Amino acid sequence: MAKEGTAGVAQGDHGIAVQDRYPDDFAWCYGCGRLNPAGLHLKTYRDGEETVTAFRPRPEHTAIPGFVYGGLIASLIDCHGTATASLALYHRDGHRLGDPEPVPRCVTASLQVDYRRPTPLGPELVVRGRAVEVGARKVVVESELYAGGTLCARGRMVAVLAPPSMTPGAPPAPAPGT
Ligand SMILES: CCCCCCCCCCCC(=O)SCCNC(=O)CCNC(=O)[C@H](O)C(C)(C)COP(=O)(O)OP(=O)(O)OC[C@H]1O[C@@H](n2cnc3c(N)ncnc32)[C@H](O)[C@@H]1OP(=O)(O)O
Repeated sequence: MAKEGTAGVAQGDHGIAVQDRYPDDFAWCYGCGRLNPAGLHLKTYRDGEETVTAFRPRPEHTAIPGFVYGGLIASLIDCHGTATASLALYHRDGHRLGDPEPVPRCVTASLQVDYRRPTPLGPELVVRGRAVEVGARKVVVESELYAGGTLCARGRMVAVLAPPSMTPGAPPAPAPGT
């Protein structure tokens, strides 16, 4: 049974976050890397057929006084989206969070954010997402960001399984078109 996290966010899979199960080499992302001491440490949980995360912006995340900087909103949608995509590939391959196999790492190929309303600085922000297309390496994720229950932004992204060339120490990938 899911337990409740911050803002009543249900944490399925025994409270294990997707980001807790990335391999160490892929756990340094500013938005969601658990090993980045200066990062935002976003955590994505399964909640039924969806995923959910919560984050409370700090005063330095101001756009204009009282409202959240849009780049932060994009970061939350971005990192929650890549985690949602990674979880979709993990599930497709027959795994569940808690299995010993690490969760595969997806990176952002494209990201669209629609800012529907100004996002107030103060309440915890909640992002809910879902994989709407799951291919061999490509996953399309849709998501919504809420502040105090009000929809403030929508996201749509294409995430792609990180190629071997992104592993630290790997030889550089050839430039596109070469
Ligand atoms: C130190 C390590 C850190 C790595 C870990 C970093 C984790 C950070 C996570 C947080 C999010 C980020 O900030 S990530 C950082 C920002 N993103 C990046 O730097 C990524 C830069 N781009 C790339 O490296 C590349 O373009 C990739 C990996 C995304 C895709 O290249 P590829 O591996 O050669 O794959 P490719 O064959 O081109 O595409 C695979 C499938 O995705 C589709 N696809 C590809 N790009 C797009 C696109 N822009 N829009 C729509 N669809 C696309 C293709 O049509 C294809 O679909 P189909 O034919 O299969 O249907």
